Amino acid sequence: MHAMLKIYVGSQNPTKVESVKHVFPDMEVVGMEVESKVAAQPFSDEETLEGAINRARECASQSKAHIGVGLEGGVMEIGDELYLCNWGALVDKKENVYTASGARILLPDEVKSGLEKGKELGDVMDVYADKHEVRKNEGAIGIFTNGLVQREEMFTHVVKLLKGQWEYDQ
Ligand SMILES: O=P(O)(O)OP(=O)(O)OP(=O)(O)OC[C@H]1O[C@@H](n2cnc3c(O)ncnc32)[C@H](O)[C@@H]1O
Ligand SMILES: [Mg+2]
Repeated sequence: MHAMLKIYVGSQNPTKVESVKHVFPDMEVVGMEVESKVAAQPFSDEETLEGAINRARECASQSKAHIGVGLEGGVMEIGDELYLCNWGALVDKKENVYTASGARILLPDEVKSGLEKGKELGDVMDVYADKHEVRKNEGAIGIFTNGLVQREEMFTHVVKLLKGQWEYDQ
């Protein structure tokens, strides 16, 4: 039965699409560009979660989609420190919404001040690490964990949390 299910992922970022493929190996997984309807750089858990849910809802509303998954990266403040945060949402055909968050790590002051000037984390990371398209590869989390936890692996964990909660309800 699951083999017939199709999953739309609300992004073309390979770290997001591949993580969903990894967790749902028997399903057809399609990445599509959708609106997060939040800032390109979300600045709180609430805003990041909202972006993930908006992406998932838009995907689930596609006529042939059986499941929509939204994954959103952002930052959130604890005191005057800034943490990388990530949220995911899964919306099924019955419009049930499942949510889960990913690992958090502290971002250095240099990155924090770049974001406070209105830059996106992805762009700040490319300059900081002197690399191209960090956001589509190891991610900020990969850079700051010395490659031990990469962005796709982090999203894979989030998608497992989503899938498990959804399966529990079936
Ligand atoms: O195409 P989409 O799906 O939008 O993928 P994205 O890489 O822009 O990812 P998000 O919109 O979810 O992330 C919001 C911002 O935070 C950045 N970001 C989040 N997590 C990151 C990470 O681990 N490494 C690099 N950039 C990250 C990202 O580049 C954006 O500027
Ligand atoms: Mg984005």
